[in-house]
Amino acid sequence: MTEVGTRSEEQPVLPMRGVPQPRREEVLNLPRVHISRHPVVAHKMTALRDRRTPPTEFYRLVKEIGALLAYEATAHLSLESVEVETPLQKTVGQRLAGGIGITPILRAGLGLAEGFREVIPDAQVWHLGLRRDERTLQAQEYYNRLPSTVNLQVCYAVDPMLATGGSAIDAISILKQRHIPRICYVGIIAAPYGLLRLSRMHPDIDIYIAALDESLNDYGFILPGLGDAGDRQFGTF
Ligand SMILES: O=P(O)(O)OC[C@H]1O[C@H](OP(=O)(O)OP(=O)(O)O)[C@H](O)[C@@H]1O
Ligand SMILES: O=c1cc[nH]c(=O)[nH]1
Ligand SMILES: [Mg+2]
Repeated sequence: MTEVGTRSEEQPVLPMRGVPQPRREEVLNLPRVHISRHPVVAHKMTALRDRRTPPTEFYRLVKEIGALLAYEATAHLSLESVEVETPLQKTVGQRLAGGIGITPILRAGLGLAEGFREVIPDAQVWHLGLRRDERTLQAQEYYNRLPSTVNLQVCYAVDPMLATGGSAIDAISILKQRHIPRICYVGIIAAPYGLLRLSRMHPDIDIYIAALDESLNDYGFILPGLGDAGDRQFGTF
């Protein structure tokens, strides 16, 4: 009989072994998927991927890429006219019509959310904690501070890594229960497998990413990827 904690129980599981995955070229032109073409994003991505980049710099890069992606993802926000008085005369200006929400998927989404807040400082932040079980790759909800009253034109769910897509799919489903008019997902790196799943499960959302990588390894990590985005931001290796 095998006892709890003996070696056979600690055998590594390989949840993605043998699972068919789409090739990168097959998901390059999915509707409503926006892959950044910004050279500054591409430049920062290289430093982010580098295994020698320490947590403080990694976190700073996630924030900076978050701000650049926020600039791209907010390009189509609705505006309304508003009167403004300059020191010289009255004129008509514009302001964002309705509130903006940011949902960082904890933990790794926190750096991205900070980057978004540099661009939209008065956005509401709705924290959502999801943890991916390493053996099953299923996301488990452990924290939810979504307000019950909603007055937003859009909410951005932000998380650097879209691997199997399980966490993103669940996060969007949870946000949809709040009846927000528009929901977007913003990530840094996506695997073709997770991108296709998210896009099929939630075809009504826009997806913004900085890079589309090659595949998932047997453990469900993105290749070439950057490793564990949560651990690399917060130094918990
Ligand atoms: O697409 P999926 O297969 O669901 O994997 C992606 C999820 O895994 C990571 O979070 P993790 O569970 O490691 O939590 P952390 O942010 O606390 O490190 C990542 O930040 C995503 O939330
Ligand atoms: O490659 C991956 C996959 C999931 N979560 C990460 O942080 N990195
Ligand atoms: Mg993690």
